[in-house]
Amino acid sequence: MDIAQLSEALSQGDRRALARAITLVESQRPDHRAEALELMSALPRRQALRIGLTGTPGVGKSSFIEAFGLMLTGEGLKVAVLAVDPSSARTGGSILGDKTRMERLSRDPRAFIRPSPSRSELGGVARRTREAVALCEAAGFDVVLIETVGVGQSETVVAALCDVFVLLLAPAGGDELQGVKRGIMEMADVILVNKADGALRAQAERTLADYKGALRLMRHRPQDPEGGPLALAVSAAEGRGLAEAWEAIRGLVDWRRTQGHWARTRADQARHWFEEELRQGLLAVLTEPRIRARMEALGAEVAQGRGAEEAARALLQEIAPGSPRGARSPLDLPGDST
Ligand SMILES: Nc1nc2c(ncn2[C@@H]2O[C@H](COP(=O)(O)OP(=O)(O)OP(=O)(O)O)[C@@H](O)[C@H]2O)c(=O)[nH]1
Repeated sequence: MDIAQLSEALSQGDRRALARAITLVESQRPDHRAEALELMSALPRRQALRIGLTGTPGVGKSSFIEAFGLMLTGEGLKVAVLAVDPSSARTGGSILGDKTRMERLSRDPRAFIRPSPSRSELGGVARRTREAVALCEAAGFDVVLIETVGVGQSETVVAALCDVFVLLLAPAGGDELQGVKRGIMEMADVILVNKADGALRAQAERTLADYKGALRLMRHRPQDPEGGPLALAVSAAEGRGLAEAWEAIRGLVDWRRTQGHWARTRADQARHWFEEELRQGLLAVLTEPRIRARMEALGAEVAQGRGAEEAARALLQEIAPGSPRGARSPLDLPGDST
């Protein structure tokens, strides 16, 4: 593959080049990985507004993204939509595989929609999504929407990738807070209660009041202006509240930029992903045949009575010479041989 050509086409905003580039970064083949790295370093550095969106199945994520995305493209903005989901989270593999999802947005020339690859694990999902976001930015998109169904750890991955994290909820019956995990509430920058229309409208407003109450009880985060995370009622079906939601997001972003939170968060995220890559790389070393063979051999010795920690340190010395060998930690038990 001609990487220079691909990079050039992509930076001109060519959507087919973008799709090909994402396919390349999704590939597990070592030669593709090398090309992907080459591509990533050849790209122009551009920044989009990255909006993460989470919500349980059925709250109306696709409807919201379609309506919200069309509103943004209507303002002349270029919008990319990426999905993050380990495929096990859904039946039928690919989350956006269903062609009817976001049908109008997918036909919009200012939009780009990329389904989640079928069969993916969270570790791979994180890197693939991070790179796909960077590719969309390089292709000149103004807004990148990253959608997750919020099962398992996927919302943590999305939160560590985006500038603004939106939690989408549906009107709840009674006074229960929909079993939304506290952790997700704490990650949310903006809470939107969808389906505030027709017979559900009053219920949506009550749900909104409940969440506002819950938010007031939460610890103030430094990255939030006075008053904390915003909560609004919207209707994806009728388009109600979408402009207000966009205004809230933009207001938050402007505030964070002037306060320095924006740059700091991006820098922290970059550091986080660097460390994550390092960790993954070290784990990958353990799967190399030579190292596996040494693990087997040392494992057999440990089974025969050799000290587990001492054997592990010996192997670590081989993998990374200079790693702590004799240094005793205060937790070492007396009699431990190091
Ligand atoms: N009344 C009302 N219904 C809505 C609204 N938005 C979505 N729905 C309905 O809610 C259901 C789920 O909508 P989707 O957009 O498919 O929701 P989703 O969260 O993407 O669902 P999954 O694809 O399963 O994750 C559909 O029947 C929609 O028609 C809304 O604003 N008002």
